[in-house]
Amino acid sequence: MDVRVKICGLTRAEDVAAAGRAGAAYGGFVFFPRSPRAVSVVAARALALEAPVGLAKVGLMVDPEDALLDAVMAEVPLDMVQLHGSESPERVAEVRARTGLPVMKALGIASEEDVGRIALYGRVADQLLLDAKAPKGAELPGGNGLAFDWRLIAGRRVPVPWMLAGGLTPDNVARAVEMTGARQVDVSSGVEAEPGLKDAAKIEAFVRGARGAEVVPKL
Ligand SMILES: O=C(O)c1ccccc1N[C@@H]1O[C@H](COP(=O)(O)O)[C@@H](O)[C@H]1O
Repeated sequence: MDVRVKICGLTRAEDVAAAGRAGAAYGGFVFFPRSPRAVSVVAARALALEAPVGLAKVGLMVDPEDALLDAVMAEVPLDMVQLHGSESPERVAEVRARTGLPVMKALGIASEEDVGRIALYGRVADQLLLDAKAPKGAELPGGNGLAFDWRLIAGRRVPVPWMLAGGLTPDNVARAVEMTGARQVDVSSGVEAEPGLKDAAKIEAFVRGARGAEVVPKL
């Protein structure tokens, strides 16, 4: 099954190349200074310009102010914006209008109540990213290597294209896809040698694992 993979938190040209070589559909650049995967606008521009054709470039931001959006948009040739903070539906619509790009809104999932927000954000976002909710007091709102209970979303209708994220690894991605029916998956820490540095062999194994899964929800 052709599950599309996003490799997030690319910081080096060799990691961008590895993502492309493995057949990833998306590569993510993190514009969030507290992250070990953060890149400057200048660095992201260089990485994006070297990205292979076919690797869609996603800019991840957390509750960005307009100044950051404008600075990134002026320099980095992106294909999509990922919002990974507590942006309201109205803000998602504003970012979409301001950047002229499709917006993927990340939703932290830990309960039925969180699942209920899928319909709300599905009205304004082009895509949704269903991720584990960060623990209280966590330094980062994502990229923590934590999975959520996939049964919460198994078989649910999501009104726009969506990705599964949170604690995915080469070892569990096939099971995650089979349980949730996800047709797109996103990974960061699960394919790293150390925070901020990807491992080409893990990226390759991850893409292979995702593609080897059968997308039929089993629950
Ligand atoms: O990766 C980060 O550093 C990051 C920082 C701030 C917000 C989101 C971040 N990453 C996103 O979180 C998901 C899950 O990460 P992981 O695979 O569990 O490590 C990742 O796919 C990124 O989109």
